Amino acid sequence: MCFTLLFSSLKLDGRADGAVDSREKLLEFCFDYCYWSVDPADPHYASQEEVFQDLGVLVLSGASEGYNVCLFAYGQTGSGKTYTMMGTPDSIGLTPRICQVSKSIMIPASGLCLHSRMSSLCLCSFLEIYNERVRDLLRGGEQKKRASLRVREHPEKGPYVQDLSQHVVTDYKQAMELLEEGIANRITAATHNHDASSRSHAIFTIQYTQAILENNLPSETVSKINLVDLAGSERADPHYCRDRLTEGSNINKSLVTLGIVISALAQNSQMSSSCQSINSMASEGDGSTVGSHSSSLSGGGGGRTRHCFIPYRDSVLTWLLKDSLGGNSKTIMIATVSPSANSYNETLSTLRYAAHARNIVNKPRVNEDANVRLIRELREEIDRLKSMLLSFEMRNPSPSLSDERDGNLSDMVLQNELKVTQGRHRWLHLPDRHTSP
Ligand SMILES: Nc1ncnc2c1ncn2[C@@H]1O[C@H](COP(=O)(O)OP(=O)(O)OP(=O)(O)O)[C@@H](O)[C@H]1O
Repeated sequence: MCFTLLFSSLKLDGRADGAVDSREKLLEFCFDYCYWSVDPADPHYASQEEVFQDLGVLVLSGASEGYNVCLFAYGQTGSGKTYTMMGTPDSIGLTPRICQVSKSIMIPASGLCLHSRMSSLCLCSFLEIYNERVRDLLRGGEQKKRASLRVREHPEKGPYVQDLSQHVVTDYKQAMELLEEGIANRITAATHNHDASSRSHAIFTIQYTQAILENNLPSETVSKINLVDLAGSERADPHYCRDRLTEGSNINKSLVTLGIVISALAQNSQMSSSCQSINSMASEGDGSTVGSHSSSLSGGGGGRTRHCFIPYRDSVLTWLLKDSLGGNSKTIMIATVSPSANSYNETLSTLRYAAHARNIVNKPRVNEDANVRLIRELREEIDRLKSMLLSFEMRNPSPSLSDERDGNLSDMVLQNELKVTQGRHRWLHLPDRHTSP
């Protein structure tokens, strides 16, 4: 997982009622990118464009290759998560920029060349998790907007939200309208640090389906981009009203679970990598083969490696982000921190959180439609059999010798062609080919 540190301009002057923490201690954290966006006059000031050029482009290139990609912002309340993910009208953030550029990078015009055709579909959805309930931010009608949706798990495609509305988007304007509608529906409230604090976790999802027919061989990839703006972590204040305290404890519950999930995943990843290096050292030492290397991995030199249980289901947030956190996704975490001295504890906790996240090793893979892959593989097999048939006929011109072998190969070709036709028929007529599981 990639870890990005972003310093925001918030509360640089400190809070009048808070004691400034002046402890001097050197702590080191590693990160992949670091941005200073405190003062626009500063020569090192990082603009939204600069952040997009690094992170947004990574997101888009991953998705165009057929990978799932997740980008999420974590940090104390008021530290700039929403500013980074959504931005302001004058300074748009990562999500609108990704929508803006995605059209040109990912959806080239149909009809690539004589032997290839391409079509693509882009679907957007926007949800929030508020008090451990999922709400659709793009559903019309007051009643529907308030209804909470169920999270379910598909055996292959993983967790998803049942009945979440998905919207076909063909241009940037439509994507922006959806984004604005969702942001307006999101729950915010005033807290000590921030007048319009997001009280929910918001997930904007773009699902791209790219179908290519090249030399009569089909391929279809489906990639999902999850753009997550988390609610801010904040200590409970007894002066808050009951609703705010309930919100706060639910926000904390999901962020604590997120922390536990991240630590457990990081521990498992580290365990796997140290196991691997011990085994590779052992195999280098005794000159063992690749086969013995892989078997000693699972055996662990006598003792089996025990992986931690990952409590994804302990909160809706971690359940929904299961794949993004430790599975089939390329994931970037942005940690937003304030340089103010009285944010010392929150900053330290955010950095520790992110340092754990950076140790997680995900297993992203290109998401190709299984049916389409089968069609392509069968076609390749047909071509192989046909060329075998041809070379056999050329080597054995006498019809009596080649008849039996010829018949077998021709049967195989016919059977495979039949499978291709059936597969194509199923693929073309699947009703939910472009929707959630
Ligand atoms: N780098 C920045 N440059 C200019 N303004 C910023 C920057 N970062 C944050 N702000 C401003 O600071 C305020 C708080 O930022 P933001 O809403 O992004 O915080 P947040 O981390 O999402 O807070 P919460 O968790 O409470 O929702 C906003 O008015 C935002 O526009």
